[in-house]
Amino acid sequence: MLTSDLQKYRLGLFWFTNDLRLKDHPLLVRAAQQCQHLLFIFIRDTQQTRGNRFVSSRMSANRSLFQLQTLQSLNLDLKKLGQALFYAEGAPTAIVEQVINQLQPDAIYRSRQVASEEKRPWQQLQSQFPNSKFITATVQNIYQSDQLPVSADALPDTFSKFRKLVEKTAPNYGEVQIQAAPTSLPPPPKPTALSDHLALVAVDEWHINPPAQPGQSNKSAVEPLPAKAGEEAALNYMQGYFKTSAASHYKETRNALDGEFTSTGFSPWLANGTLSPNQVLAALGRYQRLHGRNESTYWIYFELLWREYFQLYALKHGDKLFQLRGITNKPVTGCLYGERLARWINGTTPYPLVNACMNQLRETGLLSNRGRQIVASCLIHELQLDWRAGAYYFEQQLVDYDVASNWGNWQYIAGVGADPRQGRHFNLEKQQQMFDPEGEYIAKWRGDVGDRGAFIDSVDAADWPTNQPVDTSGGTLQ
Ligand SMILES: Cc1cc2nc3c(=O)[nH]c(=O)nc-3n(C[C@H](O)[C@H](O)[C@H](O)COP(=O)(O)OP(=O)(O)OC[C@H]3O[C@@H](n4cnc5c(N)ncnc54)[C@H](O)[C@@H]3O)c2cc1C
Repeated sequence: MLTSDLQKYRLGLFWFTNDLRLKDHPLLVRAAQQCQHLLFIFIRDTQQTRGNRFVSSRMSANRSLFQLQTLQSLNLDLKKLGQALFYAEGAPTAIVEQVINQLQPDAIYRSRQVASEEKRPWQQLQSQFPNSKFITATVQNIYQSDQLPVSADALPDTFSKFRKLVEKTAPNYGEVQIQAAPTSLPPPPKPTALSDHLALVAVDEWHINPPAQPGQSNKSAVEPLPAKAGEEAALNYMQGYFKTSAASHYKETRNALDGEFTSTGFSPWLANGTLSPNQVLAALGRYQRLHGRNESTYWIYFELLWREYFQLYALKHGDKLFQLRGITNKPVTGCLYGERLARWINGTTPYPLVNACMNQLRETGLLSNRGRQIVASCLIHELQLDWRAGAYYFEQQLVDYDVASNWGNWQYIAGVGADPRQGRHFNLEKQQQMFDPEGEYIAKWRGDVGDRGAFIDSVDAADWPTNQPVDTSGGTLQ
């Protein structure tokens, strides 16, 4: 940083999104150095949480509560540095516009967003306020764009091609550098500047109970949530993981449906940015230096590279991420048959393994990767529903919801995304034999619903009651 860059702005507006941490946050460090005062805000976009024709709401009580608890934790961390976090609900463009008009910040900071819905308000504000400085940086990826062999626009259409290119040229993942948290922050603007006319509420004023999701009560959230919120909790969990030998066996255990440390469990924090992928890689590098590198330790990087791929994929494909034909423009069918969707959601399909997974998802806000693949395949192939209904339901439920990973993976399984085999159809019976041979998982999550799950549909197309049990043997993939 040039000395002329130091404190060159009277006031900066720092807009947190899915980067809710202080450590390893280069954009935050930059804002702290460039501004004499900083205002920290977080906006919940109510357009994005409201329901649509696929789901009644795009954010469950579990996901909402995890986000709000994370904001409380971030506020406490900011307070230790003499700062505070402000919160608003509504349309981000309108809220930020109001703040800019009233407080006239010289610079607005926000980490780079990959999906079209998140990018739009930033672009609108830039054109509305051409004289303001809009400063952004990539803080949620492993690599900066200049470290990658290809730009997002030229991203290969399959993950394998991308991985091979990256592994040839990108810096060694075991030697990533992470940035310390700032030791001090510029103070907030004077409280009088934050007049009542602004839609901002100090997170401090929530006291114990964060606001409920509009039209919903946080009371319906399961407590304790599957992950403890906040940066300190994330780092403690990650250190706990690497204290065990789990990383050395990751590749053999990662497909399990359940169980502590079978996979890393980092996703809730990676998704809201309390943890950065590079913090994980730095910890993985330390682990490898102490205990040796093997295929399993490498595979943690491999999976994080999938995440990286989907972030770039979202950047490249924009609105196509959410379209029925995906990025392939391949004609696909898929209906919105309410009864089938309700059975899938409520775990009352003819497939006990699917039911168990859906119960776990609904009740905890999390599901293993294998479970996600199984239920997605069932929705698309056995139930023949529009894959976007499943993707929106996952968006609603998942505590680790990440727009790029979720929609990219759904497209992959639906055959309209980055899959060279053009879709995945899992054989449900074989999956059960392989991953739950004793039926323990199905019993734990009450997947066997007996007669209630005997039929896919209660009536046929002419509204006659059906009496034929479905073929439960599933499709082709093991
Ligand atoms: C239909 C479907 C929807 C999904 N939706 C999401 C989502 O909304 N948010 C999300 O974080 N992941 C999503 N995934 C990917 C994956 O299932 C989760 O990242 C993983 O289960 C999280 O558990 P973990 O942290 O223990 O993962 P681990 O197996 O320990 O992997 C380590 C990290 O690598 C990344 N990762 C692993 N697998 C994938 C993958 N297939 N795609 C992208 N990143 C991956 C995650 O950040 C994960 O935390 C989805 C997968 C499918 C099949």
